[in-house]
Amino acid sequence: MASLFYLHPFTSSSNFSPLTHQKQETISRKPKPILHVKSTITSSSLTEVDSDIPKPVKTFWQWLCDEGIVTSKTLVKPSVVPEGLGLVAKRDISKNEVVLEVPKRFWINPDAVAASEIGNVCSGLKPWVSVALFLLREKFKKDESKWRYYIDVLPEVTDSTVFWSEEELNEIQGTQLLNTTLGVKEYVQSEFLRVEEEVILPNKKLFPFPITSEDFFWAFGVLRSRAFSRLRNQNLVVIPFADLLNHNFRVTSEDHAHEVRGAAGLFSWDYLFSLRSPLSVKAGEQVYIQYDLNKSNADMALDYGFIEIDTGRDAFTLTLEISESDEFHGDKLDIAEMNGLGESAYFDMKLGESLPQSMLPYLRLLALGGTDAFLLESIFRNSIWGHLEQPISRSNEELICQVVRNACKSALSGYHTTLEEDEKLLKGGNLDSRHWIAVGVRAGEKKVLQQIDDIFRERELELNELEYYQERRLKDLGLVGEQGDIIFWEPS
Ligand SMILES: C[S@@+](CC[C@H](N)C(=O)[O-])C[C@H]1O[C@@H](n2cnc3c(N)ncnc32)[C@H](O)[C@@H]1O
Repeated sequence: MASLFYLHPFTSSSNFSPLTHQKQETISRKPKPILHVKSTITSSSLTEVDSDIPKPVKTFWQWLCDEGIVTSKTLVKPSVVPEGLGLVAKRDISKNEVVLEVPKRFWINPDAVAASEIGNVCSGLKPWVSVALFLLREKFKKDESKWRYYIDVLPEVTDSTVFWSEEELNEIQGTQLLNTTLGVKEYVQSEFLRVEEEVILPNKKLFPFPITSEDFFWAFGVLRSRAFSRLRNQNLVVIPFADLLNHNFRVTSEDHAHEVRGAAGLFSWDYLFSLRSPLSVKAGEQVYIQYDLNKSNADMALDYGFIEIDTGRDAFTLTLEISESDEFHGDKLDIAEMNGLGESAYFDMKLGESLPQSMLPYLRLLALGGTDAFLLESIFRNSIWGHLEQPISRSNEELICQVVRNACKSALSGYHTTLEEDEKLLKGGNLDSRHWIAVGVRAGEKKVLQQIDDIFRERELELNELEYYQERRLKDLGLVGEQGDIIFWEPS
C-alpha cells in the first residue's frame, strides 16, 4: 500500500505510564453490513458520523474535525464495514473526485521521527525501525501524545501470518508463505533485539517504559499493513485517516494518492496527501483503493492479512542456482552476470502466465555441459545468451525438463493436503479468516506448481521436434537442405 509516516515534534513531559494493550473501548472488527449515510453534506453534518460507531472512532473523527483535517470538502467518513473500519461516501462521488486531504504535519514518516524528541537517537536506524519506535513511544505516552486518538483506532493485530499461532501456521505447512513468514519473524525479532540494546535500553529517559518484542511486532504490523510507499519522495509514510481505506480488487489502478500543495488550515499552506476516488461511488458505499497490483496472495497474506481468490494473485517463486560444485561455475556465473542475473536467480511464476523471461536461458545455462560445453568458451561470451534463448541440444533440453519437473514434484509432496481437498474446503465456505487464507494460499501455490509441471511435461513430448543449436548453426551457414538433410558438399 502506498503510504507515509510523519511526526510532529511534541512538548510533553516524559512521565509515561507502562504500556498496556487495553483500550478504553475496543473496536469490533467482525464483519457488519455497510451502513448507509445521508447523501448530502450540510454544515451540521460535517462532524456527523453514524451513531453506532465505536466511541474511539467517534473521538478520532472529532479530533480530525478539530484539527481541520476533515473539512466541508471531505467526502468520506469512517464506518464499521466487513473489512473492519473503512471510509464510506457521504454523498455520491464521481470517479477521480478528491475525497480527503491530510496535511503533511499529520503524516508519520522518518522526517517526523527526525524532528521529534527521539530524532537524535534514531538517526542511524532503518527508516521503518525509527517509525516503529516512534509509534510505540506515542502509544505508551497515552494522553500525552498528539496522536492518541489515532493510535486508539489502530487494530491490535491483523490476520497477517506474522501474528499466527503455531497451530495456524501448521495450515501453511510446505508453502513458500510459511518460509517467508518465519524469515520475516526472525528478521523483525533480530531488529528488535538490536534496537533494544543500542537505542531503547541506553536511552531510558526517552523510553521510560518496557517495550517488548510483542510491542515491536505490533508496530511492524501497523507499518506493513497501513504505510503508503508510492508517494513522490516518500518511501514510508503513515497517513492517519487515509489509512482507513480498504482494498478492493475492482480497483485496477494505483495512482489515486498524490502529494499536492494546498490550503492546510485557515491561513496556512502545506503539502497535502490527496486521495481521489478510483471509482464512482454511491452515497453510503465504501470508497476503496487498490493496495498493490503486483503483490501475490502470499505477499497480501503477510502484509495485510487477507487474500483474493481467482484474481491472478496465485504465484510461486522458483529459485535457481549455479552450483558451486559445477565444473563450469566461474564461466556460468560470468555469463549470468553479463545478463543481469547472478549465482541465484528468482523467477516469479504467476498462474495463467507464461514462464518468466530469462528463465529458460538461465535453466539451459545451468544445465550446459558435456558436448555443449564449448559454448562456454570466451569467444561465445557476447553471443551465448542469444543462443540460450533457444534450445541448445536434446540432452540439455531434456535435463532442464527433468530438473524442473522433479522440483515441482518435490514441492508438491511437501504440502499436507491435496489441491482437491483444498478446493473442497474453499467451496465449503465455513473457514475462519486465517484458515481461509491458509487454504487459499496453499491451493494457489499448488496450482502454479502444476502449471509449471504441465509446461515442462509438454516440452518433454516435443523434444524430438525442437530445433537445436547445431541445426540452427548449419542452417545459418547454408548447410542444411530443405528436408533438413545435412549438405556435406555444396553442389557446383
Ligand atoms: C490500511 S488498513 C484499512 C483499515 C482497516 N480496515 C481498519 O480497520 O483499520 C488495512 C487493513 O484493512 C483490512 N482490509 C483492507 N482491505 C481488505 C479486504 N479487501 N479484505 C479484508 N480485509 C481488508 C486488513 O486487515 C488490512 O490489514
